[in-house]
Amino acid sequence: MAHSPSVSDIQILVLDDEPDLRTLYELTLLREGYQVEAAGTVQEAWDLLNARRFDLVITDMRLPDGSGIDLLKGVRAQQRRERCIVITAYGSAENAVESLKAGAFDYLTKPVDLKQFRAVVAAAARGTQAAGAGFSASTSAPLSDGGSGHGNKGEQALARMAGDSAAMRMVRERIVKVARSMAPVMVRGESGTGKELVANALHANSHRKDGPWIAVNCGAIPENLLEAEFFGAKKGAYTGAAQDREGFFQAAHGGTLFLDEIGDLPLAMQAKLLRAIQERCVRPLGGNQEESVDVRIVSATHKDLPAEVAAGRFRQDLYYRLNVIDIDIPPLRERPEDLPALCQALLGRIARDSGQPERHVTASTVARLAGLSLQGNVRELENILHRALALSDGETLELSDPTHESGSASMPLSGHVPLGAGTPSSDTVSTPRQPLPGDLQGYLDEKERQILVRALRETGFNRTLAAKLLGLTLRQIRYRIARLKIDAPDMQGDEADD
Ligand SMILES: Nc1ncnc2c1ncn2[C@@H]1O[C@H](COP(=O)(O)OP(=O)(O)OP(=O)(O)O)[C@@H](O)[C@H]1O
Repeated sequence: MAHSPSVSDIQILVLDDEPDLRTLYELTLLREGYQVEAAGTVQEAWDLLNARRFDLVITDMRLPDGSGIDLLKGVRAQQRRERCIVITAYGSAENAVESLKAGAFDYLTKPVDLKQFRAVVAAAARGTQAAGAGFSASTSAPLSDGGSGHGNKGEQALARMAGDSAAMRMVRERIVKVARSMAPVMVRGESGTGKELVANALHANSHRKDGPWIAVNCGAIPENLLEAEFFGAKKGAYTGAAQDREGFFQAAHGGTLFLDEIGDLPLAMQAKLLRAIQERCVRPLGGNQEESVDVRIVSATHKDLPAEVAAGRFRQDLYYRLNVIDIDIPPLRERPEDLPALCQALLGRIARDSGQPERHVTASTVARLAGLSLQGNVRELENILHRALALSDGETLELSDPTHESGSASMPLSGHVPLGAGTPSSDTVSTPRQPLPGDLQGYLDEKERQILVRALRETGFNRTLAAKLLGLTLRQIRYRIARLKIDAPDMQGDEADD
């Protein structure tokens, strides 16, 4: 599906000290139609680079007079336009990660698979062509400002992230620094800390900002649909596939694919995802042709992935692929100084969305909020404010002491107005004085939420047990938890899958 580039203008420099390998790479590239020069030492490579410009440099890691990383750093330091692909020894994941951090477009592991080699080179070449002449093909971090082409979208996305704590300032700086790299980013943080906002700001500050932004909650897709959802499906590939449909990868072509809750992907799907990322192509379910795709992957998780790797639940090779650059968002309780700005931003948003006048938070309200544990982080804060706004009138927003459970794990603070006045919380619907719900779906969602929260509480937030109690499978309950955006303290019972 990707347009095939006209390759004859692409100039590639190959650097390897082993003559056989050098020749193999050279021939492979010449056969594809590229223009190729080869060098056997770092010095020879610099002689060629100083004499002219290339589009791509493909370099071995270990060379007689230096390392591929040094060459890469030199190219970046001089702000040259060449994109670099580094070839690393088998098993040296650190080198691979280091090269991506230093600004490599991608890496290949020895023994080099020629199919993969061609795919990575094609992807790198595509990028240089799309960017056109004069494009500084910097896949590296340095970014002074957005430049004329990176103005508003990026800044707006950053501005959506309220909070001026040192931690949030660092998060914003890091986003700007790494946004323009091609390197995969993993955003880590507890549920509700704003991982999706961060991922979206990365997209909005990248060269891909005008391309698609596709956000996927990996934990919410039924396992039997994962492959079709990710890679697409041809008509008739499965019951109900009445026509060809594209997957997330195709939909994100030229843009960013955000894989939320990546730690929830089953192992079988992890293997397929790794292959798609490495080979930069996908095969739709029921199809017999591969489609090349150009996506930047940003993933997120609230899980401790190294521990998942150690426990054999997450593939180490995929972890290294995804976790080249990380951004950590601290939980809200560690940055209480963000509360005033967050409250104001969230209240403004809620008021705008619901067409209500904007309210102001008082210092005492902020102090009371700061006293809550806010396990569900910003999302929990948002829920509390939402509810308080719905239940109070007047210009300021006051929260009263929590007197009883609000019925949501995300809302420990219920306010003093009876719950039935805002959101049906019990069987109030059958009471004659209560109006029928004006929004049946919202009402049912609230009911479902209450039942799920109760089951989760009664099982110590063990999803497997809660699912059993309710006659659901683990996947079903996870789907419902994600759909209703229920936040809860670290949930367990997630190890088994069905
Ligand atoms: N710094 C912030 N400023 C304003 N709103 C925020 C901020 N952080 C989070 N939010 C809001 O809080 C809610 C939760 O954020 P988001 O969905 O990005 O969290 P998350 O970490 O991806 O959650 P999960 O792990 O549950 O998917 C969203 O409505 C988001 O807009």
